Amino acid sequence: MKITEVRLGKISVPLRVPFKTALRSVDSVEDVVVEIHTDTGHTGYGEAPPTGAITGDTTGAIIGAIQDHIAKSIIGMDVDDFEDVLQKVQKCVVKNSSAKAAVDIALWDLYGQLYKIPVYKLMGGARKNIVTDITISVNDPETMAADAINAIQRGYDCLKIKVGVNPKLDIDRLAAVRKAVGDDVCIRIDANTAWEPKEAVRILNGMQEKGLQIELVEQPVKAHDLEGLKYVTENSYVPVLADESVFSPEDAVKIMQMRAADLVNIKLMKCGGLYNALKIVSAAEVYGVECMLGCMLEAKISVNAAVELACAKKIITKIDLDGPVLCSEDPIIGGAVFNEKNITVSDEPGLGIKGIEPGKIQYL
Ligand SMILES: C[C@H](N)C(=O)N[C@@H](CCC(=O)O)C(=O)O
Ligand SMILES: [Mg+2]
Repeated sequence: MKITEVRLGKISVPLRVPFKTALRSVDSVEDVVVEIHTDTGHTGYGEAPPTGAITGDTTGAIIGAIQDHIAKSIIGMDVDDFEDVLQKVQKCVVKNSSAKAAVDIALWDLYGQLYKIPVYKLMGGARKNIVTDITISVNDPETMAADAINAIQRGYDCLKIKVGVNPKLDIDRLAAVRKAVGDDVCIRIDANTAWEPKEAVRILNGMQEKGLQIELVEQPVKAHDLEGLKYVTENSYVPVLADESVFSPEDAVKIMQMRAADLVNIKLMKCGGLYNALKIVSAAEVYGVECMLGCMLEAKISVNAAVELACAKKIITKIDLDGPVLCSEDPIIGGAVFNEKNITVSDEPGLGIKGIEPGKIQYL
């Protein structure tokens, strides 16, 4: 199965409501789609969003990295030389983790098709069903309480609440949400790097002293501030999950060795795809650190790949794969079934993606 062409396109999917975090505010998912074609007539699908505020990757940079470096390096290679092709993707250009992830995902899709096995079974095959949380954007406390009730009415029982814009409001935000949804709903929060370490401890312990039952906090402090992250981990009542601080497997090992966080959030767009995500999973298994499988604002091709990984590995105990359910439509045919919080992985070979709705992709 030789790679003959790497074709790129763009999709744009409106969100149900604007997505607002401490780092950015957007109204739509804008993704680069990758199709890898082979001499056997197979197509592998991949996808990457331009999450510049987190990864530094813009649409133009994703396209440029794939066209100028990655595609040139892998065209002509045989998918059956899988390790060689995957390593070529990682090594042919530095950084550019989203571009690498998009191509890596398409290659796993092809490798699964080659051996007629779903990707989650290739990687471990732990389970077929997972349950995701849903994200509530940061707003004023009343709006967030209303959005939380709406999410509960849609059937979600775990909410990921964004905080960190005007931190003075954060305890009031969580108090309003907890009051609105009651005690049985799981609430996790994500500060997206917004707080200083001492401020984080004050806010988090203030929340727990009010009985708000926060399950975990994601990335309370700046990405590079590992000492600050460790300070929060050691001094707050709320377990800490590292997100923006963990891109590569090396980052994950460092955080685990320092005990700078209690958990890590694996995202394919940060680590460059499934090849490196599996290394983070192995490190987590060795250190006994549970993982979240998360996503950026992405449509279903790349989130589908994350579903495959989450269904393969039991050390992944927290799921934040709500990209597709935040969208107002799903232009992707095939793959995992997203029925609100319940996600069922596809049993088709590879990723099970059949294509993109006609007219929804703009080829380059
Ligand atoms: C979409 C997901 N629930 C999420 O919040 N992901 C990121 C932010 C993604 C983005 O800005 O596109 C996170 O910080 O966990
Ligand atoms: Mg996060």
